[in-house]
Parts: sequence; C-alpha cells; structure tokens
Amino acid sequence: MTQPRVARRSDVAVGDGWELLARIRGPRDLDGLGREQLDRLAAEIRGFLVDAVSKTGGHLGPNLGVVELTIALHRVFDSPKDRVLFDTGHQSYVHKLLTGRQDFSRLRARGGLSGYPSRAESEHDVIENSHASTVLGWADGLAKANEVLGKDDHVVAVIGDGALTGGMAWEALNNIADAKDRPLVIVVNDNERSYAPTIGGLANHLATLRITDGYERFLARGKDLLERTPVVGRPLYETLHGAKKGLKDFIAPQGMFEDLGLKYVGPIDGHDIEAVESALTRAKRFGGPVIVHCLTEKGRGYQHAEEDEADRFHGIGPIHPDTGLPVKTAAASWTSVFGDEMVRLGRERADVVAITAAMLQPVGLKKFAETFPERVFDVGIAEQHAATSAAGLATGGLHPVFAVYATFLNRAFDQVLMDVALHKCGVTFVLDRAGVTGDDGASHNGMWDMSILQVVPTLRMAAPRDAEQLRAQLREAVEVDDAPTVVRYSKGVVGPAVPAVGRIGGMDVLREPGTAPHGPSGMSGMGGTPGPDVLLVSVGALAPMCLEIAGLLDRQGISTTVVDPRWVKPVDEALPALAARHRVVVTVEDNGRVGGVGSAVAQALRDAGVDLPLRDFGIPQRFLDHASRKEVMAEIGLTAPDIARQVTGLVARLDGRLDDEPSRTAEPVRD
Ligand SMILES: Cc1ncc(C[n+]2csc(CCOP(=O)(O)OP(=O)(O)O)c2C)c(N)n1
Ligand SMILES: CC(=O)[C@@H](O)[C@H](O)COP(=O)(O)O
Ligand SMILES: [Mg+2]
Repeated sequence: MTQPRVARRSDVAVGDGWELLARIRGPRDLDGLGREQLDRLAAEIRGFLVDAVSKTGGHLGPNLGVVELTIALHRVFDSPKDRVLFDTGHQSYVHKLLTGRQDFSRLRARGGLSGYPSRAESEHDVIENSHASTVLGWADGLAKANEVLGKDDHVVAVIGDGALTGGMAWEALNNIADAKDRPLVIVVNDNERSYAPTIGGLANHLATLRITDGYERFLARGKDLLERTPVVGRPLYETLHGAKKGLKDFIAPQGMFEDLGLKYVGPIDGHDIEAVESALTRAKRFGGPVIVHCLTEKGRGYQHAEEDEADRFHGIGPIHPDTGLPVKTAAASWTSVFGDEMVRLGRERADVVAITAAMLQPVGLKKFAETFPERVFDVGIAEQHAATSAAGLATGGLHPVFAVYATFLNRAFDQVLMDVALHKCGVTFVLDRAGVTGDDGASHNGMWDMSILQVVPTLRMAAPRDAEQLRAQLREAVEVDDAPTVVRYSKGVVGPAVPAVGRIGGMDVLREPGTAPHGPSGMSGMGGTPGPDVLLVSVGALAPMCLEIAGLLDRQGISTTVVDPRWVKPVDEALPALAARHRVVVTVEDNGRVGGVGSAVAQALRDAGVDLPLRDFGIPQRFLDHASRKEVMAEIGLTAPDIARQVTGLVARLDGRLDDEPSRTAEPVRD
C-alpha cells in the first residue's frame, strides 16, 4: 500500500516539530515565504492537522481540503482589517493556525479552542454560528457597512459547495449581484461534497464549470508573466484571455453566476497556492462582487480520508493516525436504533419515505436508502425546503419522515407551522442530537426544539427514554396522517432500557412513590390525605437521571412518583389529576427551560385549577460554551445531586423547615 501522502512529524521536521508553522504567529508572517516554503508550510499544516485531530477528533477532512486556500487568503487579504469569513466554520482550523492559535491539544474541549471561529479567541474571527449557508448574508451586511462608512476594507467569504445549496445563500446572492460596485469576494470551496457528494442542479452546474479546469491555470500563468514582464506579458495575457473566453464559451456557456451579473473567476486549482493567490489578487482589485471558484479535495493529503467513500473524514472522533480507524468503536446509538426501525417501517409501509438535508449517514438513513433508494430524498443543506417539500409529499399521499439534527430544524420553524401544520399534513420530524451536545459549541446544542415547537397547533411531540420507546413512538408518529409529529432524542449512545411499572393516561409510571416515610406533614395537595410528596415528570433520555433523583430524595424522607409522559406535547390529560395527588411537581428536560415542557405542564396545571408548587429543571436561557456534554450538564445543574438538592430545599420550605427564599444552598443531599 502506498504511503499516506501527508507530511508527518517524522517526515518533515528539521529541528523540533513543525519548523515553518511554528514561525507563523500571524498572517503577516506568511508574506516573506517563497513558493517552496509555502508548499512546505502546507505539508507541515497537513501533518499537524492529522497529528492533532486524530487525537481530539474534529473536522479533519474539510480542513485538509482548505490548507492552500487559507494560506493564499491570508497572504492576499489583511485580516483582521479585511474580514475573512467562513461558512459553517468547521473548516477554520487552518485559519486558526495562521492567526496565532496553534495549541490544538484541547480542540473542542472545555477551555480549549472551539471547533469553529470564536470572537473570544481572536479578532480574526467573525461568524461563530455553525449553521450552514449564512456567510454570504454576513458578507453582504459587512460590505454594505463598509460602503456606508466609506471604508476600503475588503470582505472575503468562503462558502462550500454544500453550503451553497442552502436557501439563505441565494437570498444573499440576489442582493450581492444587485450591487455591481460594492466590492465583495466570494470564494466557492468546491470539493464536490457536503458529507456525501453534494446534490442538485447547482452541484451539476459547478461540475460543468469544473470541466474548464485547464484554462484558468493557463490564464493564471499568463497573468503572472504580465506582472513580471509588462512588455511581453500584456499581449500574451490578452491572447490568453481571449483564448480563455473562447475556450470557456465553447466548453461551458456563460455560467449561472455571470448570468446573475457576478464576475466569475475560475475554476482554480484550490491546492495551487500561486494560482489561488493570483485569482484572489484579481478579485480583490475588481471593485465589485466576484466569485472565485476553487476546486479542492476534502481530506486531501491523508490517504485514509482521500479513500473514504463515506464522507472523506468530514467529522471524526479520535482515530489511529496510521490506520485511520476509530480509537473507540461506537456502541448502539439513538441514531442506529432509528435507522434500523426505519428500514422495518419501510418494509411495512410503502407510503413511508425519508428526507435528509445533506446528512443521510449522520442521521441514520443510510440503510433505508440502500433498501429503498427511490424513497429517500437528499435535498441538500436546505431544511426549510425539506419541511415544505414534506408537506407536498404528504399531500401527495405519502408519509415523509424528515430526519434532521434538532438545532437545524430551528430555521424551518415557519415551514413546520405554516406549510405542514396549517395544512394538516402527516409529516414526522425526527430530531437527532436533541438536548446538550456539547463539543460542537453553542449553535449545535439541540436546546430549542421543545420550546419553539410548543406553539405549533396540532403538532405532537414525543421524547423517547430508551430504544424500545424510540421504536414505539416512531411507529405511533407515522400513524398520524393529519398533523406534524416530532420524535426527538439525544446524541450518541442510547441509554439503558427503563421499564415502566404502570401507566396513567398516556404516561408511563417509572417509579411508584418510595416506601420512605413521608415528609413531616406528608399531606397531599388535595383532600389532606397522605400522598407522595413529589411528582417528577421525566422527559426523554433523562429518565435514568430522574430515577436517581428519586432515590436521593428517598434518603431525605421525600417520596417521589416518577412518570415519563412519552408524548410531551400536548400535555397528557391525566397529568393534572395525578399532580393533584402530590405536594410538588418537578419537571426535568434536556431542553431550554423557557417555553419548554416544564412551562407547558405549569400551564396545564393552571388551566386545570391545580395550584401546586412546580420546579422546572432544564437548560438555562443562554448560549453554552463548548465542553463535553457531561461537563455542560454539570455546569448548568442538570445532574441528579443538583436537582435533588433543590427539590429537598423546596419540600423543606413547604414543611416550614426552611424559611428563606428558594435558594440553591438548600440542605445538602447525602450522595
Ligand atoms: C443548517 C445546517 N444544516 C446542516 C449542517 C451540518 N453540516 C455541517 S458541515 C455540512 C456539509 C458542508 O458542506 P460544504 O459547505 O460543502 O463544506 P465542506 O465540508 O465540503 O468544506 C453539513 C451538512 C449545518 N452545519 N448547518
Ligand atoms: C459542522 C456540522 O454541523 C457537523 O459536521 C456537526 O459537527 C456534526 O455533528 P456530529 O458530530 O454530532 O454528527
Ligand atoms: Mg463541500
């Protein structure tokens, strides 16, 4: 087997470590490097990325694909005066390395570098949002600001071919193309892939532009000649330019971008620093909006990524660098349980079809696609279109299941509300990565879905607590053919089976009140007869933690009933009456507190005239810094000891044993 085409520490280092890279403390340190040094730097960066990201995990493939591109960007533009923007931001590791951040030892870990641009880290970073297709909007705004303020700073936006399939990108392009004299450089980083090969007419169009690959390099050489020998170069350049025009018009008729009124430069070999610099330099001088179409290879320079047909090592966990194999083999995940059940459902129901927004494998639909290739639709990174086309599919007689990460459904809220729900369409939304995800940072946590979807009339929402419930609730969801249904679950390994010990209404009772003696009064909320102290409403995957909370409360002499509502929207009709038999209601959810399940339960109790103290535990209304899920949950107090401590204090106050205001320093719970 041929050796990996990547510079490794052993292959490259003269002196210790990455000699050239170590000398780059900021973009201006790139200026004095010659061609050979630049190529060597690119090799060192690749070696560094493989070395570092194989240890921490992260977006290895995308970053290996933008090494030369990013070097050229920072040589041509003067960040941070010029704004260098990245769409999605997962491909900004090289940008970080060149802007003074070379400690990747804690990449995506608490206190370490974010996996995305971060304003807290550097003045060179602008967009922290990891949701795709936003960069052109940002760039349009910044370019307009420069124009209004009379600033001559440049704005350059890097957008992937995948992100270019997102609707926001085209809303921005429509504006950008309308301002012929407003400078803006758009770099299309075209590696032909999102995770899998990018789909759609745009991808096909980019492909036609790619076939004219040769002429741009041909032209770039002529341009450089002009730079060096004005006398000879100019006629040569004109000849080349004419040849390019003719060749291009012959091979690839006027491109879509030029039809829009955008200057188009390309396609450029995105791994040829000199060619990219030449194109960017031309684009920088153009004085209006320019598209620079760069051809790159995701995973370039690392053989295991280059040969990976799945997703070119788009996002990996820790791997063995020499083999490319994962350090840990994944146990059964929520995603895999969903994927397997979808195949079974697909066999039983010919009307069930699946939709993905460019994430077929990450959301678990690969097996479904292999089994029913004609019943799965990859719409590109286009969640809004996915939701509305699902309304069309449902109206056409099918039952679509749109599988998507919870946080990415945020942008399709209006389509869920006004296309799916308003038209009574039976569409099932399966939200993976719901709740705290952690290491992908603030914009990746699935912490808003159970709040924003609360306001959608007729929508029903389920939160399975284990694999069996996921299978059951998915089946219940696809049975609903006149309203949207949602099934949401966490990232990663599926939790242990949590059996029910009874059922009340549609709710599973997970734990009858403990045998521990009731609190001093032990009085229930109604009628004065002794009843359990706490009704604990456990949402989704937090069931094991809720059972742990009940156990800790037992030790405090506090008896607790634990129920899993299964369908959290609408609130189960039997819940108020059940609550009325307790003294306190506690809800625990892996979702934002504001507008979440706790709020809905509180409203249901009020509406039913059940006046009981209620404490809702969830994610506080703030953006969460990157860290592991466990670290984030501890930081926000979503742990069994924390919650048990709070509930103990609440019950103690009810018993008059604590008269101070509710505080978090109630009696410690003996762990
Ligand atoms: C709104 C949204 N949907 C889905 C994703 C998940 N996602 C992250 S990167 C990616 C593929 C991006 O492809 P491209 O823009 O071509 O960048 P590349 O990885 O190829 O450099 C996707 C789908 C996202 N970040 N945002
Ligand atoms: C950048 C992006 O949005 C995805 O690549 C995301 O990082 C994947 O997340 P998971 O690792 O949870 O699949
Ligand atoms: Mg791509």
